[in-house]
Formats: sequence, structure tokens, C-alpha cells
Amino acid sequence: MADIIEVKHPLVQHKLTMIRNKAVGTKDFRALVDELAMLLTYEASRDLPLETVEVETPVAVTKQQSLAGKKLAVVPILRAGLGMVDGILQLIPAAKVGHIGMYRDEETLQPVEYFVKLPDDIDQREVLLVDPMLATGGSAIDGISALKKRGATQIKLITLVSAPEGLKAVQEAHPDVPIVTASIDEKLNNDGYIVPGLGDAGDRLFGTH
Ligand SMILES: O=P(O)(O)OC[C@H]1O[C@H](OP(=O)(O)OP(=O)(O)O)[C@H](O)[C@@H]1O
Ligand SMILES: O=c1cc[nH]c(=O)[nH]1
Ligand SMILES: [Mg+2]
Repeated sequence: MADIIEVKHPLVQHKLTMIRNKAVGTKDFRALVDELAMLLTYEASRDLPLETVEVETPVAVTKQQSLAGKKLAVVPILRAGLGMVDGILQLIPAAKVGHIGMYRDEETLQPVEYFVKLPDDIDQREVLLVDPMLATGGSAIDGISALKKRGATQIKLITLVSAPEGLKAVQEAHPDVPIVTASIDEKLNNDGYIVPGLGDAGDRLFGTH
């Protein structure tokens, strides 16, 4: 079973507390989601392979470590996952970006897929699937399945806020996929919202209701 990593770093916790506040408006919410995505990517990229390269400093020639040219793809689950992409690309500018469009039916809470566009060589890339919210886990489970169906074999899921119920469901459906999250919250409420959560991430990012 792959790991679930809850990132307890003080900067992560501080920024997450800020966006939980319902008084925080769209502009600040967006900036903080980007910053959190960047900080979580630092954790999620901890095991990227390195290779030894030679570099000439102003003082000496030396052998040092450099990323081993591993190919990455960032795939947001629309809409809310879009808010995490720029932050991740600041750290990994060479990554390709795919998109999975999915919304959760408000009555049934079942995810509905409406768009998938991925890099052609997705089967050769490590994929960071990103979505700020993991509630029932339905969207993440179907998002991972959509990636696997198109050949992806190395997938990590990055979320900001996760419900225990959703984490369990994703682990059961996709035991090979590690999950990096800023918080494992208390529970889901009867409407399928995460408690305490931060509300509807897509609406808060894009100023819709
Ligand atoms: O774990 P789940 O129960 O599937 O819920 C989580 C999903 O719900 C939200 O998306 P939403 O359906 O609100 O779409 P949006 O991003 O377009 O607002 C969120 O961004 C996740 O994709
Ligand atoms: O709390 C929740 C649950 C699903 N989607 C959200 O945006 N927030
Ligand atoms: Mg939404």
C-alpha cells in the first residue's frame, strides 16, 4: 500500500489555515493555493532520481547531483485543480500539462467526466494528479482510472484538504498511488463537504457560486 503523507510543515499549515477562513477573497485564495501547491510539490518530488554530473565552478571542477532528466506531467482535475498548476510549474517548468474535466453531481455526489486531454507520452511520465479537495474520493478515483486507462503507471495524487473517508476509498481503489496532502480533516458532512474544510474550492478560486 502506497503512503499517505500529511505535510505538517509550518508554512503549509499557516497558509492552509489562511485559506480556510471564509473572509479570504478570490485574489488571496488563488495566490495561497498556488503557494501551497508549490510547497506540497517539494514533498511529492522528494524521491525524484538524481545523476552525477560534472560542473565547473569559479574555483574547481566538481562532480555534483542533478535531476536525472525524469519526465513529469502535471494533471489538474478541473476546475479547482487548475489553481495548483502554476505553482507546480514554477518548480518543474519542463513538466507537460494534461487536463481532466470532472464535476461532482450535487445530488448523487458521483463524478461526471467531461474532458480528458493528456500528453501523448503519458505512459512514460511520472504524473502528478492535482486537486485541492478530496472528499468522497470519487473524483480522484476516476481521475486516476482515466490516467491508467491511457497508460500512466506512475501516479501521485496531491491534494490540499482530504477527508478520511475519501483517503480510504482512494487507497482501496488504487493502492499503488501515494497521496500527499496538507491536511487530513475530520469528516464529510451530509452534503459531502469536508469538515472543517474550506468550502467549495472551485467557487472560491473562480469567484462563482
Ligand atoms: O472527492 P469528491 O467527493 O469527488 O469531491 C471532490 C471534488 O469536488 C470538487 O470539484 P467540483 O465537483 O466542485 O467541480 P469544480 O472544481 O468544477 O467546482 C473538487 O475540486 C474535487 O474535484
Ligand atoms: O468540501 C468540499 C468537497 C468537495 N469539493 C469541494 O470543493 N469542497
Ligand atoms: Mg466545485
